[in-house]
Amino acid sequence: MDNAAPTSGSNLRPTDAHLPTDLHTPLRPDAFALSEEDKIASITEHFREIMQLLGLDLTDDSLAGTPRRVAKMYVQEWFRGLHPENRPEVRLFGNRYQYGQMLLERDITLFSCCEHHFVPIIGKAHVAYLPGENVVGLSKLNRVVQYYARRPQVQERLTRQIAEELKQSLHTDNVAVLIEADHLCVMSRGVNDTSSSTITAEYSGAFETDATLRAEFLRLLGK
Ligand SMILES: Nc1nc2c(ncn2[C@@H]2O[C@H](COP(=O)(O)OP(=O)(O)OP(=O)(O)O)[C@@H](O)[C@H]2O)c(=O)[nH]1
Ligand SMILES: [Zn+2]
Repeated sequence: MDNAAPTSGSNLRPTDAHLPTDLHTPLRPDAFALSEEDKIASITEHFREIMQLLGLDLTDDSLAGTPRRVAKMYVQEWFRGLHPENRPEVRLFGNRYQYGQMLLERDITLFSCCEHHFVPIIGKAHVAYLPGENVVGLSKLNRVVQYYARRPQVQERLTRQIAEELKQSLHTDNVAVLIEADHLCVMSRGVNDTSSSTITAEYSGAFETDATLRAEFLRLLGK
């Protein structure tokens, strides 16, 4: 990797260049020097080695394909949100119906990965905004959540990345994001607590300054 010649994707705008620096997911400058297929091939070899070090017999026909399965899962599914090409395009429509109240998209399925232990974070994201001149296609809110979730993450940064992306794409500061999630690193190892969960929230614009609006957001969520 260190000596890899930049090939496909080397002229891409870096991931998160549009976000404030403190919200960047830490990436190497050569993050996209390898093509997707070369990355999968290399991760396959490394994962094969991990399995062999664990003592597993990779000639077993159930295990033989696992290294490549894991490599494809990492690059194409779990961590697809690292690649700037997968950033969703958020198209706006004119607010012809003059809808002026909060729009809340609740219970967005959230599947992420703890960057400390590489095990799942599973939960729900709730996002709201106050429409002005424009409204957004609902599914784009889910897509923004998914893009930032599909990376190694900590929940605090994920929450703020989603809020910042929505502020920029919707051209408004009036945005709220609340995430409730279970961390498998807390549930299945270490402290082994299967009942605790983690809630994070980011309020900006009117959601930060107007306590009534924020209370309405939380009331709609049953909080
Ligand atoms: N703030 C924050 N911490 C997280 C998140 N996901 C996991 N962690 C924590 O990251 C910390 C890593 O701490 P370490 O002490 O280095 O790791 P560890 O020895 O495995 O810690 P234990 O989990 O307590 O066994 C743990 O306390 C995790 O619970 C997250 O999204 N946000
Ligand atoms: Zn963890």
